[in-house]
Amino acid sequence: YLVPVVILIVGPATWVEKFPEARGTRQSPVDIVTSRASSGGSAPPLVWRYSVNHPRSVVNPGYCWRVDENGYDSELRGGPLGSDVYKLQQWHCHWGSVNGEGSEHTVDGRAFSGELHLVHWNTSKYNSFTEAAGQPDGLAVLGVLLMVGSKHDELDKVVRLLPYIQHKGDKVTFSEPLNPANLLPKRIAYWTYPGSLTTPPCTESVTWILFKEPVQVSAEQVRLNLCYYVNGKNV
Ligand SMILES: NS(=O)(=O)c1cc(F)cc(F)c1
Ligand SMILES: [Zn+2]
Repeated sequence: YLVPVVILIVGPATWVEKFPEARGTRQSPVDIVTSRASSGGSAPPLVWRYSVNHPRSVVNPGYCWRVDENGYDSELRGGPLGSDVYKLQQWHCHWGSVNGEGSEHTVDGRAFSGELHLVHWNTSKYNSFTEAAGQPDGLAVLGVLLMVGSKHDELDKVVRLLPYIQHKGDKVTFSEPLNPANLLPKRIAYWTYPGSLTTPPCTESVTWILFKEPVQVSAEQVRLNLCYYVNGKNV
């Protein structure tokens, strides 16, 4: 008596069918093998400036949450970005279904509880985020590894709004001053590599800049994200 086995493959294994880019040569995320990282040499310093007092929207895109900058001014330049200036478009997070396994990048095989992505696009060369997202030098994403520790006050300005965007497509706008620079670690040492969007369409248009130092968030902040994420209310 053969039990019919249905193997439902949803996720990276099927992305290749719909998104040919996922078969590419510079796919993200990756495991950072620290012993194989070369030193930065004479790269110029990475410089950023964000506006603080403007209305932002927290959106439930169907996975985790996303904060849209609504076109307000900002700048990211230097480091591996050559002479181009990039602008913050949105920032979002990735949390796992189990604490401690939520990050996308791993470091020497180790995963972290979550990972914050600040997504910037190249305003020196392109006229819109959408256009830049299709170009090999179009996007620059700052990656921040999250670990459980003390409460993160700046991030809490978003976490406390999650109960109001429980379903996919929900959006809430807030004007409380918030400085995205406060989401970054104190030490700004980073790894960088040419990669891709980590979710479909997996376009190979991202210069990844992953900070070495994790940022601490409280267990309650992880739980709020997990319950928000795991209850499936947002998918
Ligand atoms: N997770 S990620 O930062 O690579 C990313 C950014 C983006 F703007 C769109 C995506 F689909 C994925
Ligand atoms: Zn991301």
